[in-house]
Amino acid sequence: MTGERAPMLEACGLSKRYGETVALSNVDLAFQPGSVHAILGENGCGKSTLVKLLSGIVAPSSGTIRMLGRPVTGSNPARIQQLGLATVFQEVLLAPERSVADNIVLGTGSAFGWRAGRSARHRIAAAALSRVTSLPIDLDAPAGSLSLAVGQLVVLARALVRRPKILVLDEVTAALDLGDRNAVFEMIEDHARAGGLVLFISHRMDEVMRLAHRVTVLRNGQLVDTLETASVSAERLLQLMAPATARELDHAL
Ligand SMILES: Nc1ncnc2c1ncn2[C@@H]1O[C@H](COP(=O)(O)OP(=O)(O)OP(=O)(O)O)[C@@H](O)[C@H]1O
Repeated sequence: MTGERAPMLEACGLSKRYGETVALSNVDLAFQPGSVHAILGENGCGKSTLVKLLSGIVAPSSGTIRMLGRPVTGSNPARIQQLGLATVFQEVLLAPERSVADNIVLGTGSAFGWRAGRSARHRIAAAALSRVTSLPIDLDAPAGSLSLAVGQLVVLARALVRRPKILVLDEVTAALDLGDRNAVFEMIEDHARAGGLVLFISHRMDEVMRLAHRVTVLRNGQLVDTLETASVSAERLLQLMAPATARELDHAL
């Protein structure tokens, strides 16, 4: 990652309430181009809420979001996607009757070949898949017949086919074996090297320490800190995520 540039994505005073529950409270964040930025926190700290807000899936109760220099607060997911942000969730959502190739190009419009012939669709799908796996995947197989891991790779390929500038990956490695996990890590590193932004949500500290340039810790819906990964230990991050648990662990050792 090079020095500070204009942020690719920015949240300012972002809050989300669900009735009495404050899922996210007054969060300020700036995500730099050419970087992998991890979001860490215990269950219920607000990670998914942040992802949903940035992706346009839910609207904030207050605060603003800017993407690539434009205000996008309240924009719907289709608009956010069109502007260059793709989100991949842990849940694998595919059209089960459609082929792998169709699922990858689905909804991309004529520019990427949805209206193109079968061989063009295959070429596009194969190129996207090759960025996340070296497994030979049958492009004609119905998506409903895929294992969870292969389904996750297909969903990742579907995000890449749109050539997003910003990739938001929410716990996408959970179902993957080591080989595919490494291929996905390479794709993430390539994306950042090419000047893109990857927002990486994972509860796996080893992945965060390996991949992320910066890490933001959330606790109880609040931003605790944003740190350079190179200058912070996993132990310190654990302490920031859950001070009580870290103290208990310390006593137990
Ligand atoms: N639709 C909703 N309605 C009511 N409360 C919600 C809703 N979505 C999230 N919450 C609450 O907001 C808080 C933050 O939830 P969120 O899912 O963002 O956390 P998280 O860090 O992603 O957790 P996990 O790792 O378990 O997915 C939690 O207390 C959760 O119960």
